Amino acid sequence: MSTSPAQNPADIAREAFRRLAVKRIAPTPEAYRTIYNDIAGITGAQAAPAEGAAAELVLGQVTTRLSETPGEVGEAGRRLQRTLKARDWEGLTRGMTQLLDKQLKKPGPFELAVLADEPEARLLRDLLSRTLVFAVASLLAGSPALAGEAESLGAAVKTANNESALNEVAARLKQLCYQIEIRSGDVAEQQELLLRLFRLLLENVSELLDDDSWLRGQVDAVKNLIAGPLDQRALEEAMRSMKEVIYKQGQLKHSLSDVKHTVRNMMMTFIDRLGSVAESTGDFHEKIGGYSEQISHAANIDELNVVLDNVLRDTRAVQEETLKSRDRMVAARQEMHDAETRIHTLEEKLRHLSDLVREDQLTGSLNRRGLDDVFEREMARADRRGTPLCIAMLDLDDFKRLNDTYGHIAGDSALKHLVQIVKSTLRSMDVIARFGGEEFLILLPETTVEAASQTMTRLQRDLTKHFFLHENEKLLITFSAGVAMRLPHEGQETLIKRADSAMYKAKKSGKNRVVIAE
Ligand SMILES: Nc1nc2c(ncn2[C@@H]2O[C@H](COP(=O)(O)OP(=O)(O)OP(=O)(O)O)[C@@H](O)[C@H]2O)c(=O)[nH]1
Repeated sequence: MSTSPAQNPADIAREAFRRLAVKRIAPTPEAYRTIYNDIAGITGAQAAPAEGAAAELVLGQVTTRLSETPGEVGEAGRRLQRTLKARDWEGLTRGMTQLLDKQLKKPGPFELAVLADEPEARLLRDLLSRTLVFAVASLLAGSPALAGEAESLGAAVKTANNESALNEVAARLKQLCYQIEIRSGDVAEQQELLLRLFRLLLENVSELLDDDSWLRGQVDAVKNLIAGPLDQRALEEAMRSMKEVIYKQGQLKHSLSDVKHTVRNMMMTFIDRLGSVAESTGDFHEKIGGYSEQISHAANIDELNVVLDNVLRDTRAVQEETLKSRDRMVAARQEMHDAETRIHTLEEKLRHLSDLVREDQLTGSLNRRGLDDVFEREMARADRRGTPLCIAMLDLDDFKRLNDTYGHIAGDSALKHLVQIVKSTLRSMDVIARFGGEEFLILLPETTVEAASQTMTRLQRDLTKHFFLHENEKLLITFSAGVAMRLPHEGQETLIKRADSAMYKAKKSGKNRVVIAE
């Protein structure tokens, strides 16, 4: 400490007492005066003879101040006050030494704060209490016992302002943490088991499908989704795709049972008809055999006439039966034809259904319907979380020329190639949808417009690196893009319009570039 004479007398007095205590000197007025003068830089000549009394006065002020302090220090101050009154200098020395010893142990700032019930301590306790009552308890909603303990601990923390109460809270907190650790292990294990079960189910569904079934693609997509790191988005996506699979399977089962029914009916009818033809021709053969016998034994023309009449009648009957059978056969063929047409219509319907689902059959990107779903979901998420949402409108450059030069099939493959590169370059949360013929729309959630623009430029670079191969010829495909960030509460239509005009500007200004929408 500085001993400058300009120091405040109260500070000098406090320092004098500290030194008396540290050096364990009895705080007699003489000793106090010597040290006081020493600190204040007062030489012998300057020291006033009445300073003994002044020192006592200062001692009185200090002990009074101490006695007014709350807690332990206040109590010690009151004891010192009494000792001073009794002019028990030794007692005063002991008391002050003890007090200083205790204070000089220098407890940590938190301990000090807790003991003195400082605002910082209250704030910390309040924060811990809120964390336990609001955050931890609500995270433990699935375990009412643990949630209850978190709430009760939260309340206990608020009132724990001495060491033993804090120790008790600490022990309970440790126990709670341990229980939470065990529980989260259980939850993770349960999740893993459920996922395994889901994978098994998917394997099973795959086994039942033909190799060329369009359902196989859907099932594979779900498998891929749950193979990666799981997040809410991936699970939602998997659920949606599974729903489609279930819906389509239902349709397929229905049409298949219809077809089976028709074919069974036709087989039955056919066998019936065959049976009756065989029956009537069999009878006829037998009868003809009998008539030839009668003819060989006929005695006169009259007898022959009777036999001939019978032959004619029976032949007519067989002829009629044959004609009827022919009619029935024609009807059966018509039924067969109708069934075929029905199967055809059902197949058409199924194709239409797959058009209605969210995937574009050629490229495997989403179709317009799928895009609408994702748009709705991402806009709601962006509003809820206050995160930016960007879109990019892509249009392949000079695609007509590619089609005209290399053919439509090459054009189709180029579209598939683009989607493949987009899917491998962008994050799993980004979504690509086919917007029109060679136009695609990419949704970039939680992305600023600068980042979205950079992403599109990176995609353009990647597209030049991974060129498109057509019959071993490397073809360079490029695109122009317009990027737009959704304004607060902006609708899908206007957002797309802005991205589209930006893309148009990119085309106008030379193609193979990215323009940010106004
Ligand atoms: N192969 C194939 N071509 C398609 C498909 N959908 C649209 N197209 C063709 O894409 C071409 C688009 O031509 P334009 O609109 O003139 O555009 P562009 O030739 O790319 O010219 P810019 O956009 O100005 O660079 C047309 O020839 C369409 O027939 C598709 O599914 N497959």
